[in-house]
Amino acid sequence: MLHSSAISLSYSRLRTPSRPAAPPALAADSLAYSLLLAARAVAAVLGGSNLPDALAGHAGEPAAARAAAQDLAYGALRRFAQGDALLAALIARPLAQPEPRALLLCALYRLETRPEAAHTVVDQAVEAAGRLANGAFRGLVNGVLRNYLRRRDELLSGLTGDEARHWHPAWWLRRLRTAYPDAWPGIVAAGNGLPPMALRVNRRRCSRDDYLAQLAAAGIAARPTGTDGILLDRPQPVDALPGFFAGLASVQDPGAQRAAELLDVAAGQRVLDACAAPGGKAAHLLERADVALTALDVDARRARRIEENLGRLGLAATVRVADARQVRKWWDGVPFERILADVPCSASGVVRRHPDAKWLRREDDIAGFAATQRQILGALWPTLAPGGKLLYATCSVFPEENQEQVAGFLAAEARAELVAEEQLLPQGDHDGFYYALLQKAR
Ligand SMILES: C[S@@+](CC[C@H](N)C(=O)[O-])C[C@H]1O[C@@H](n2cnc3c(N)ncnc32)[C@H](O)[C@@H]1O
Repeated sequence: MLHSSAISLSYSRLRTPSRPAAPPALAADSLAYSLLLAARAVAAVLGGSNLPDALAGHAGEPAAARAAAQDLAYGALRRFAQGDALLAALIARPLAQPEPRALLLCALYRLETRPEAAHTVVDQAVEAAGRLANGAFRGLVNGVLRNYLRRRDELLSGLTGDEARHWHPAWWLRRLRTAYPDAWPGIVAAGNGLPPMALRVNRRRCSRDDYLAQLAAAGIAARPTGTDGILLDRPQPVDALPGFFAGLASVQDPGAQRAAELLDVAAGQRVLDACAAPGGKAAHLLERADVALTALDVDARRARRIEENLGRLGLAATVRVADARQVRKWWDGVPFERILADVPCSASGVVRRHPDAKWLRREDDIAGFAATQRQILGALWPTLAPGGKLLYATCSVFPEENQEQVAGFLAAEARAELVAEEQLLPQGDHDGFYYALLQKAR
């Protein structure tokens, strides 16, 4: 049993006996510095923040340190339950202090992905620990990581709990097994993997073939996917992408690109994107046809990103900050011919891009999301023109937010017909999305 083999590390025993009162500053290009940044971000997530917000605090840091910290924080959170189980086995008393705990989680992740540099990783983690709590955890960090290296195989093979083995919460795994008795291992494996980087070419500015040629000229290997998409062999910083700031392409998962493909917008239509921020799908709709688009989002800060993204791409929409459910506050009474309802959801289809979501959600959040989704769908339906189409979309794989939601709506709404339905499960090339295209009888 993993826990019975715990080595009792008393942290007072391991505390470094004498430390300089004011340790010299860490070099910004050191692993210790990135570990420290990552630990602070992971600790913030363990305290309830989402990871992008936690990492946004690093805006003033050098780009290389930010990138390294991001990789460490994402990696540590992807396998959080495994790291936590290892710490439970390695430390007799649970470590209550969030930053040292997060530092250990980040260091364990780095040890797994850079085993050849194990001793450097341990030394750098100890250096980083010197900047936390007046260095009180240096000895503990040193002892835990060295013990881990000594006992790695035994510890890893002793991980028997579902969460530690599959890197997902137990309730989440239960739901996946129930909904997908055969496919759940693939969903879990995809969720634990690294996401590919995919682009959407702005067809108003450049053809996909032209853009593929520009990528090839820049030495970036890529292949086409879907109607407007490109998959890169290896992720790139956006400033390495030809013409990115001139609006030639956007970063968007191929699964997300299905939305504009399914909604089949045509020039002249009045179109609503009711949950639009940061504007990825709205931009795709506008790239495909000259529509009059209203883009709503309830979150003012996120709504500003719609304007930024459309501006970069040379596109325009009427952007409004409003709750889609409060129709009287934002609707002028003229029906829409197309509506995209890309509703807030559990994000259970995109955990490889948002590994923090797995640990921030609670099981009863799913019923909460389902209730909000039901309200948004019900509120939007009267704004759809007869003969018009509404695309209900989530980035979830839980049926309660998808098929069950739409089945309930169809049962209650006699004028709604389901004309297309897709459940994309996350896999190599794309994330997990659900789409239901509903048409209103004339
Ligand atoms: C899945 S995201 C949308 C992603 C976006 N369609 C895209 O492709 O870039 C869901 C969005 O719904 C917004 N939202 C949540 N509740 C809302 C509501 N009641 N009314 C309008 N927007 C809402 C959130 O702020 C969030 O930006």
